[in-house]
Amino acid sequence: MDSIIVKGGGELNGQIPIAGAKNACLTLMPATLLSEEPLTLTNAPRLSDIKTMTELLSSLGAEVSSLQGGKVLAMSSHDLNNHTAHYDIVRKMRASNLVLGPMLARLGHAIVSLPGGCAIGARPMDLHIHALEALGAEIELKDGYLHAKAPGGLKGATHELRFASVGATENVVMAATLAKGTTVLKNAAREPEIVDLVQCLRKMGAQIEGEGSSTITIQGVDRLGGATHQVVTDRIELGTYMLAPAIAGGSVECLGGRINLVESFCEKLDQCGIQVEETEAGLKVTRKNGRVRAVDVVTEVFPGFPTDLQAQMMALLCTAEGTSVLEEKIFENRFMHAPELVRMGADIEVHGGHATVHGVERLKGAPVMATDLRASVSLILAGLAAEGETVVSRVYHLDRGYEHVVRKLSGVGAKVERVHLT
Ligand SMILES: CC(=O)N[C@H]1[C@@H](OP(=O)(O)OP(=O)(O)OC[C@H]2O[C@@H](n3ccc(=O)[nH]c3=O)[C@H](O)[C@@H]2O)O[C@H](CO)[C@@H](O)[C@@H]1O
Ligand SMILES: C=C(OP(=O)(O)O)C(=O)O
Repeated sequence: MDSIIVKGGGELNGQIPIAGAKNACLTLMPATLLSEEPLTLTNAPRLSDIKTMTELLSSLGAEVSSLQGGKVLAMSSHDLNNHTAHYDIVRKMRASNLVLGPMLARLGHAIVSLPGGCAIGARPMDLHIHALEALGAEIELKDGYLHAKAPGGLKGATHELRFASVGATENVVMAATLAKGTTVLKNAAREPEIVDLVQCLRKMGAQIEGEGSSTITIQGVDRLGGATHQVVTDRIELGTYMLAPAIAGGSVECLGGRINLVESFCEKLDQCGIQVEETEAGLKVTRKNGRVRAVDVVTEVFPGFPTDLQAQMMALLCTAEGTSVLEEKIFENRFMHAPELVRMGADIEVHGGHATVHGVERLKGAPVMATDLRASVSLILAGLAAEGETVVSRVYHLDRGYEHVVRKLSGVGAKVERVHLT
């Protein structure tokens, strides 16, 4: 199993290119199931999750070709010959559930394994199910699989989500593009990845309005065509690399970054005393001498502070001057990085959905274990400024969401290497 070794200490300076968004690509790929014509995605990230989605779509009969070293995905779903998304693939990744809406809309039936819970929380599917039922689907849970059908086709309806779930919004928007009549989805999620999905669906011929607001209106059409679409910048990878100089010191320009993707996060960096500047090519982050200031952070749906940056922000706050409270409001079990950071000398108490971080002057390198994707990278970030060597094990989690992490961090002067330890 691979580990990442970080030798902390030096400042970081230079540029880091930011990839296309994992979470956008994982919803854009299943959109291919809605059409017989080809869908091509450019600026795709090179990640294991993208391979898993490729495997899943291929198992359903779609053709997915990875071109230009994986940066371009050329997909075609002319002949779908299977309507079952098997447990063996779905269990690897929550986002597999995003084939449900498109298959139901295109084929009138779908059998999709329940993705199940994962380390960060229970993550049920009730919001997806209720919303698709509102469009006329009949859904039953049998033997761990959701059996969904819409014998008379899906019909547009007005539905309000109990919570602005990203995945449920994506599933419903995709399903509604081919439903008869108008669907009005209220309390829809507003994340940039949803805006990106809608922009792609519109290129395919869908009639949708309101993306980026909490009411999305979809006028169903008979069929969708093909399109070429560029995946939006990964705001979570962006925020992660913006934290690297914030933690280690120095100045790093994140190429492709835009303020509107990370506004609430930048407000917190500003309160900590970290400077963020918009440049022609992206966002430049600079940390001057001295300790950062403590801040309180509450994770919220977009445009609030993203839960997917909470672990990385905690890594910064471990060495801040003063006490910070982080409140996690999206997932019920997303502080698993805290005990690992404590192994590095951090002073953190977790009580339910709150973590209180008393800033210490310096962290010390230690052997630590990655428990999930964002926890993994938070430990690498913490290691950048820690005294001595940090060895992060179980880094396969990292491969789900960060391409070339060692290359990107080494490129700005970090001492990071990946090793295979037996
Ligand atoms: C592939 C992808 O895009 N993943 C992102 C997506 O996950 P995902 O789409 O799974 O996140 P949701 O917005 O659906 O989940 C948010 C909360 O709603 C709950 N919930 C969700 C669905 C449901 O039917 N019932 C229910 O109770 C979840 O358990 C969680 O507590 O948005 C999350 C929140 O920004 C991010 O952390 C993930 O990185
Ligand atoms: C939680 C995440 O991903 P997923 O929804 O795919 O588990 C994430 O990207 O941080």
